[in-house]
Amino acid sequence: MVVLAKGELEQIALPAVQKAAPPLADVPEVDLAAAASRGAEGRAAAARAVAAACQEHGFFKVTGHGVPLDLLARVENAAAAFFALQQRDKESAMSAVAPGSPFGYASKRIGSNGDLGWVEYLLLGVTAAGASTGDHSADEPLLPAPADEEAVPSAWRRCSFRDLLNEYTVAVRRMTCEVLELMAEGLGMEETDVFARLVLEDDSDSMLRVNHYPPRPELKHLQQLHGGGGGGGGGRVTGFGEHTDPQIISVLRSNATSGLEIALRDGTWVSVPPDQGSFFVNVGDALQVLTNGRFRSVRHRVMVNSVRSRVSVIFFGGPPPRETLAPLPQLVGEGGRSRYREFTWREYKSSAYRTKLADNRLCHFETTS
Ligand SMILES: C=C1C[C@]23C[C@@]1(O)CC[C@H]2[C@@]12CC[C@H](O)[C@@](C)(C(=O)O1)[C@H]2[C@@H]3C(=O)O
Ligand SMILES: O=C(O)CCC(=O)C(=O)O
Ligand SMILES: [Fe+2]
Repeated sequence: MVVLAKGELEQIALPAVQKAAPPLADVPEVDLAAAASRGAEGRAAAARAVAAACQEHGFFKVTGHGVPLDLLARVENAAAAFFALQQRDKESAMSAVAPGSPFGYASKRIGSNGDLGWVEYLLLGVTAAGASTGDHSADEPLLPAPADEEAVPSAWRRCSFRDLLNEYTVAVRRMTCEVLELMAEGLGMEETDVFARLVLEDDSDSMLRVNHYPPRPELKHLQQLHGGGGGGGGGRVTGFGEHTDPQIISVLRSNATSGLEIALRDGTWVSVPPDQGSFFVNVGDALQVLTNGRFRSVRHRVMVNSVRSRVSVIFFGGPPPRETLAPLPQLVGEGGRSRYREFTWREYKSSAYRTKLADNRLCHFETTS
């Protein structure tokens, strides 16, 4: 591990983007509860809307999701309490709970290929039962007792973060599979569990990530200097640099702080107004492959807010490492061209984890016409 002297990391220039992105005017939205209550017609309409959003943006919002709002609030409070701990407590707690790269707690370094962002995070593997792994001894608390009890926020003392994340993962994975079924229906697939079953397999390679983007108050001053309100001026710091997610699907929930931006088909960036009661879905690289490019793996990034912290939790639904991925024959069509060669998820992951965040990870798997 590279150890930097105190303050040294702060001096490393973070990749900043200068122009503020305008908000995405019509975020595509699907209401799962409404779809379920309106019979076959309602469901078919929701499936069509989901497929259209995945084709156009690779991104949409889910409402009526059935995940209790109080669970979302409890996870958010516990995450905020965890990130408020002393640096050494966060590091030692997570090295005990989630040992080994890429899992555990980290700050500013994203992946192991030199990417930096104004973010600290937890990355946990997800087991077959839908629970976040790392709990080698089920009775052990997630975190060891912090050095200074008084410094620990009371919200943190009252709950077990690990249990909460497990409860959250189970609920979100269930909802993710409903969404994956709608995607398959929207594509006209006969087997509507063709995507969901991959995420439900015993050895599915799914993950949970909890990100915290502390505010950068000095940005406010810079933004005012360059035209005010953060509109078009300088003073933007990258929290999480632009990238696509490798997995099948990512399901994100954040607090009410802005920051998430997505790239549209023409490459322009738009910001996504936060909505703490809803989830946002990203199509990942693996789903772009399975759909032969019909669904778009969305490029996205997070910009840091000047006054408020952003806390986000993302469930990444991935297939088992042994799974062979290739465009589904029904989506290639007779005489059609398969845009990607066949590969295993293990092969893709090991190639992807050698790349930098912003790299195009799918180009190595494209077929030449
Ligand atoms: C720079 C990197 C971080 C990442 C692994 C990679 O080499 C390229 C993909 C990155 C990403 C993006 C989505 C998820 O946050 C993530 C956990 C994943 O599966 O792929 C991260 C990886 C990471 O943070 O380790
Ligand atoms: O934190 C966020 O809002 C998004 C982060 C992200 O894209 C990721 O962790 O892959
Ligand atoms: Fe992402």
